[in-house]
Amino acid sequence: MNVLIVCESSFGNTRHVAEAIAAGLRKEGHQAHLYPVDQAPREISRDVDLLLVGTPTHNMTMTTAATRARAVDEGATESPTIGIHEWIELVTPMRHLPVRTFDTRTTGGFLPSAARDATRALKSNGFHAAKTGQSFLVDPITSGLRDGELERALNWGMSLGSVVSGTPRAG
Ligand SMILES: Cc1cc2nc3c(=O)[nH]c(=O)nc-3n(C[C@H](O)[C@H](O)[C@H](O)COP(=O)(O)O)c2cc1C
Repeated sequence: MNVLIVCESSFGNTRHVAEAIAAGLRKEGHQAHLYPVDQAPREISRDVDLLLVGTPTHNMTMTTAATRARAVDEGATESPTIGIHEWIELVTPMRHLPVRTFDTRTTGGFLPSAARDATRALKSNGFHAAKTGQSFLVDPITSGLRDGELERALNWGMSLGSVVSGTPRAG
C-alpha cells in the first residue's frame, strides 16, 4: 500500500505523530510519504492508496492564519505558509480515495475537533471517502505529547492496512 501523509504542525507534535504513523505503516511493509502541508502535492498521484491528513486543533477546529500567528507568538518552532484547511481547498479532489484525518489537541472527550472538521471540508471538496480517524493528546503544561500517544500513533499506523483492503483504488 502506498500512503500519502499531509501534516500541519506549529510546535512539532502533529509532525511527531505523523512520523510515528509513518513508522507503523512501514513496519507493516507499506510505503509512507510524509509532506509538511505547505510542501504537499496539489495533484495526488493515482498510485496513492490512502491519504492521511493531520492537523493541530486551534479554537476547536482547523488552524487559520490568525491562530498560526498566535502559535508563533507563543513560541511555535514551525510556521507553515498555509494550513490544512487551505490545502484541502487547493488540492484536486479524488472521489474514491480512502482518507483518514487525525489531529492533536489538549482536550479530549466529545468536544469538536479539527480532524472532524477536516473530514467535513474534505467531503465538501469532493473527497467522498474521507473519514475521521484519531485524536492525539498534548499536555497543556509541557506542550509535548502525553505519555503513550506516540505508541498509539505507531499502532494506528500499523492497523491502517485494513482501511484499504477491499476498497476500490483512487479515482
Ligand atoms: C491559537 C491556539 C488555539 C488552540 N486551541 C485549542 C483548542 O481549541 N482545543 C484544544 O484542545 N487545543 C487547542 N490548542 C492547543 C493545540 O491543539 C496544540 O498546541 C497542538 O495540538 C499542538 O500541535 P503542534 O505541536 O503540531 O502545533 C490551541 C493552540 C493554539 C496555539
